[in-house]
Formats: sequence, structure tokens, C-alpha cells
Amino acid sequence: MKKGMLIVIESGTDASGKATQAEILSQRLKDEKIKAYKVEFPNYKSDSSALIKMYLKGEFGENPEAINPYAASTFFAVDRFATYQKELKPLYESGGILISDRYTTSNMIYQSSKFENQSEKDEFLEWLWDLEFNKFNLPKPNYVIFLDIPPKISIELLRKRKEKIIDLTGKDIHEKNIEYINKTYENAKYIAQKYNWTIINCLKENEELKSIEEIHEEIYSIWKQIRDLGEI
Ligand SMILES: Nc1ncnc2c1ncn2[C@@H]1O[C@H](COP(=O)(O)OP(=O)(O)O)[C@@H](O)[C@H]1O
Ligand SMILES: Cc1cn([C@H]2C[C@H](O)[C@@H](COP(=O)(O)OP(=O)(O)O)O2)c(=O)[nH]c1=O
Repeated sequence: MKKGMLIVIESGTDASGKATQAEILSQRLKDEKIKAYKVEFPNYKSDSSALIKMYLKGEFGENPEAINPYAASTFFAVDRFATYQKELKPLYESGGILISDRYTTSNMIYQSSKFENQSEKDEFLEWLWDLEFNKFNLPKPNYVIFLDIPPKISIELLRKRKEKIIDLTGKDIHEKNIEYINKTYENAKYIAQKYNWTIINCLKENEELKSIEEIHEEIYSIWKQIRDLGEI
């Protein structure tokens, strides 16, 4: 049987519409009788996210940049490994299409942004790739769709959204550090280009946010191109 496909919805800012878009796309594909499944990382519902919660709640320190990116990455990588083994493997191996809200690509963005030095950043990115895709043998994304939303807009969306970690009051350590948010967004644009991701500019010409439907139609047109390549 043909292996599945992994399409990642990614961005360099929190509260950028990833969950919304992953849900609408997977639902539309299901309506078309395609075996599509929405998945999300971190997998907060699983015990495998315990160390991620400790990290995001600030138990290792409030400043994300002071927390070792190699260590922090492993928290997220192990959560992915456990979730893949326990929940996703049968779907993927039987030809399903996983639509993933974040993935290894988030470690690439958020953890590599902690490096100032370019060669240290590149060394980290190579290490991470090897850890998650070779050593842990997680599936590599076939396509990464990058939602480009600048922080000044995503911060507004974040205000409206409920926090995802149920016992956290207020924001997580990534969300409350403006310096880290801006730096990570710039790093995300660099990573998106370096790895040739498909970038969706979520702002109109007048700098207002496009509607959920407009962004969905752009994502769906990318899906149609993928489908027409005949890989599925
Ligand atoms: N294009 C958009 N325009 C207006 N509101 C949006 C848009 N996309 C998402 N939202 C809203 O912003 C909030 C964050 O969206 P969500 O999909 O949860 O983001 P993420 O998964 O990136 O954290 C939600 O309340 C959602 O309804
Ligand atoms: C999945 C993942 C997330 N992260 C970061 C991105 C977010 O700042 C934070 C929490 O993820 P998440 O709850 O998905 O953020 P949001 O929905 O607000 O966009 O963890 C990593 O650093 N590495 C990873 O592998």
C-alpha cells in the first residue's frame, strides 16, 4: 500500500489561524471522500506533552532564550514520537493524509531562533533534522504551508483565543516575550525560504488580515496543485 502524505500548516507567530485552517482543510477533504486527518502539535491531550507544559509554563525559567534549545527541542520531538507511534502511524501507513497544525518545523523556527551565530544555528538545524527524521524515524513533511502573519496582527488574535494549556492562567513563556516573538518571526521567514516552504501572505494590500475563507481558498488551491501532481 502507498504510504501517506504529511502536509504541515506552520507559522512564525502564535495564534495565526493554523488550527482554524487545518480544521477547514481536513474537513473539506473529508467531504470529498479523501482520507484526511487533522493532527496537532504539541499534543497537549497526551502525557507525552508533560515536559512541554513545564517548559511553556516557565518551570525551567521565564526567558525562553535562556533555555537550552537542544533540550527544549527534545521535549517537542519526544511528544511527536509518542503521538506518531500511538495515534498516527496506522493512518499514515495506510495512505492517509495528515494535515498537521505545527510539526518539527516549529522546532526549526522557535528553537533555532535562540542562536545568534549563523554556523551554530545551521549546526542545530542539521542536528534536529537528523534527530526527528533519521533517529526517531518520523515522517518528513511532503509540503509545508507557511502562514505569514506579522506579530502585530497575531497578538490581536491571541487576545481573543483561549490558552491551550488548561491549567495555565495567562500566556505561555513564548507568548509573553515581545523580543522573542519579533525575533522568532524574522527567523521564521528566513527558515521558510531556506527550506522552500510555500508562503501565504495573510495580509491584504492595505495590511489588513485576509478573512478565514480567503486564506482557506489559497490553501485549497495549493492542495489542488498537490492533487494534480498525482502523488496521491
Ligand atoms: N483570518 C482570520 N481572521 C480573523 N480571525 C481569525 C483568522 N484566523 C483565525 N482567526 C481567529 O484567531 C484565533 C486564533 O486562531 P487559531 O486557528 O486558534 O490559531 P493558531 O492555531 O495558530 O493558534 C481564533 O479565535 C480564530 O477564530
Ligand atoms: C510543536 C512545537 C511548538 N513549539 C512552540 C511554538 C509555540 O510558541 C509553543 C506552543 O505551541 P502552540 O500551542 O501550538 O502555539 P499556538 O497555538 O499559540 O501557535 O511551542 C516549539 O518550539 N517546537 C515544536 O515542535
